[in-house]
This record gives sequence, structure tokens and C-alpha cells, in this order.
Amino acid sequence: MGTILGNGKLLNHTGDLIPVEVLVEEGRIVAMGESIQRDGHDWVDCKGGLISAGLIDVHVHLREPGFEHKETIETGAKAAARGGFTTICCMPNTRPSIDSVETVTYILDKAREAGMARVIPYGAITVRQLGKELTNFAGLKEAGIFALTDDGVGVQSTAMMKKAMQAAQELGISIVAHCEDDDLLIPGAALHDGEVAKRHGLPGIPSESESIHVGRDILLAEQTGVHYHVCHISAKESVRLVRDGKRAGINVTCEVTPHHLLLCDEDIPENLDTNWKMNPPLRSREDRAALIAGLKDGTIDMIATDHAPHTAEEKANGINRAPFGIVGSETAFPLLYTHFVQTGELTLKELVELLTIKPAAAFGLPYGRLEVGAVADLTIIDLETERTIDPTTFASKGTNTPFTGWACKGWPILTLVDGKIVHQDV
Ligand SMILES: NC(=O)N[C@@H](CC(=O)O)C(=O)O
Ligand SMILES: [Zn+2]
Ligand SMILES: [Zn+2]
Repeated sequence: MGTILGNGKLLNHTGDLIPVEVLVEEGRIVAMGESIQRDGHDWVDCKGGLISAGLIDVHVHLREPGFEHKETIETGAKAAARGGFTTICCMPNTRPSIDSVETVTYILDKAREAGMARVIPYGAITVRQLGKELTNFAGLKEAGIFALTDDGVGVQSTAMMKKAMQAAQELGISIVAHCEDDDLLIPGAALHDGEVAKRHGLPGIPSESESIHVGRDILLAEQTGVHYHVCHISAKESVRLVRDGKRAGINVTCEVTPHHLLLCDEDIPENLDTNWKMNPPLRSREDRAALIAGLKDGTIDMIATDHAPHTAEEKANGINRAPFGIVGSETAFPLLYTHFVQTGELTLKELVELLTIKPAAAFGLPYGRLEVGAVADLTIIDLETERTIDPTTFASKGTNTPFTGWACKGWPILTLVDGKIVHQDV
């Protein structure tokens, strides 16, 4: 006995929406067609919504272990399921950081218990993310990490990064980088180093603090042959470097966040609401345009949220002292659908691919495809009903979003992981 997802729509090869039913049995998609024999199967009404392969988010912060007041694996994986994400990859800047087999195993166990989105942890590149000593890559790989990163901080030493890439390449693990050169940072800087920071009399975070690492690392990736992936790309120079790297045949990929695609520093409210403070910062209008251009021409491979929950108390510390980061799991698809697909900037097919098959392909994940035989990770999205973003309804512990009150369509109403319903709002 299986479950039929009925009354749904499928994006076909030409990008048209056609009626579809999907039969799920024992965690797999076993049939798809305009109409499937009832045969005593359960039947779930998709209410005319889009049936997509489950969304994949390669960049989230789940905060556990160590910062459970901000988020737990359970609340973060639930928030992801609510946002239509079936696979999420969690960052190692926890306490302890994810730099040992024990912590990887702890997270995988907790995630299994939660039974929400599938969670695949990153392993840290360096012990305690201090940039001094490489972690046990082979052990971490064996324990089940997604890839290696020190996200939260940049790897400052060029020699350390080169050593990491050589070792990762030999083991077939990707190196994922938070690109930030600390030498170029002014302590307390919270906004992009541009007109807006200047107008407020604040020190800025320069674009080069990101792009210098992007350039450095692409050259090292060329030398070492590793798959190198840039986190949350934000500056136009970084986009150019990735584009040039790809043209030169270097194995480089990158992600962009919904907030860097939707917002720029000019949008930050005059009161400097700390829900607009994130790392990297919202950059200039031209940077934002370069990100959109990069997304369209294939330079940018995927969209990832950088879901970074913090408590309201922490965020109440003023623009200089509040922590960097905003939540994203529960608003990503509706924001992107409303502001890129409905406006004609991207097709629905392009958006879905940027959140499914593109991240899966870049990292070799066996998910992201809607086809018979595939793992039944599925997301059903209501493309019609408009709702307003309301953080009080979030499953995440974090309510730190600049998008409160934004009216959107494209809300995920049903999420299945391994054929099991993990979110249902129909
Ligand atoms: N993006 C952020 O602004 N913050 C992240 C760290 C990170 O992604 O670098 C966090 O852990 O809060
Ligand atoms: Zn980062
Ligand atoms: Zn991050």
C-alpha cells in the first residue's frame, strides 16, 4: 500500500504545468501519470499545487550542539520541512564545532530522531575552526559529512587552505568557503562599505574582504583540482572571478542567498534594524544586479538560504554588536517565486532547478530529481494563495528576518522526505 499525491501539477520539459498524480511506495516514487489507479492506496490532495522534487539547501545553521537557545536540530529541520526543503546541510560553527566523528554522529542521530528534513552535516576544515590544524578529513568523510567548510569564518592562511584542498581532493571531498579576509576588516563594521554606511557614519565591510579569498581559492583549486564552492557570494568582483574560473575550466561552483538577490544596502531602514545585519552584508545595487546576472548566465550554480537564527535578545544589541545573520528556511521559496518568477526574471523551471537538481549535481547528491525510481523527497507548492510573512508562525526559534509583512505566493503546503509526510498545510 502506498500513497497517491493527487490533483497536482508537474513542470514538464518545456516548463509548462500539466496535471499529474504521483504514487509513492516504500520511500520511492513508483509511478507518475495523469491518473493513477486508486487500488486502496492512501490519497492526498495537492489542491492543484506544483509537485516538485524536494528542495535542497546546502547552507543552514542548526546551532546544535551548543547554541540550542537559537535553534535546535529539531526546530531547524522542522523549519526547513515547512519551507519545502527535504535535504539541508548544516554548518559546523556550533560548540563544539563539527570537527570530530562524535559530533557528526551526534547530529545525524538527532536529525534522525527529529524525522523532519534530511540533515547532512558539514565537517570543519580546521580544528575548532581556528585555522591552525586540519581536522581528520578521512574520519569525517567516513562518518558521513556533506563537505568541508569553516563557515562562520574564513580560512585566513593561504598555506592552510592549499593543504586542505590537496587533502580533500585526494579523498574526493568538496571544499566550501566562507570567503572573508580578516586583514581587511574593521572591528564592529556591520554594513557594506559603501554610500549607506558612509551616510550613517559607520565603518564598512569592503567587497575585497570577500573577493580576495574567492580569487585566491580559485587559483588554489586550479592547482589542486579540488571541487571548490563559494558560500553566500555577494560582491560583483566575486561573481566575475567565478565566471572567469569556470571559463578556465576550474572546478568552481557558488551559491547565492535569497536576501542578497532581493535586497541591497539602500533598502536597509534608517533605524538600522539589526534584522538587516548579516554576513556578508547586503551590498550595493550594482552588486545585486551582478548576482542576478550571474544567476541567469549560470555563473551562480544554486540558491542556498544561509538560515542563521539568533534570539531577539541577541539581535536587540544594536547594529554594531548584534550578531550577523537572518533566518531563511521558511521564506525562501515564496520570496523567490514572488520576486523572480512572477516578475518574469526567472522561469519557474529555472527557480526549481536552482533549488533541486543544480545543488544535487554540484555535490553529487542522489536527490533533486522528480522521476520514477527516485527517492520520494517531494515538495508541493501552492502557487496561487497569497500570504504575508509572519515570523510568529515560524517553526524556527529564530524570527530574525527583514521580510516581515512581505506578501508572497508560492507557499510549500506539503513536504515528504523518504515518502513520509513531514509538513502538511492543506
Ligand atoms: N551569515 C551570517 O550572517 N551568520 C552566520 C555565519 C555565516 O554564515 O558566516 C551565523 O552563523 O550566524
Ligand atoms: Zn558564512
Ligand atoms: Zn552560514
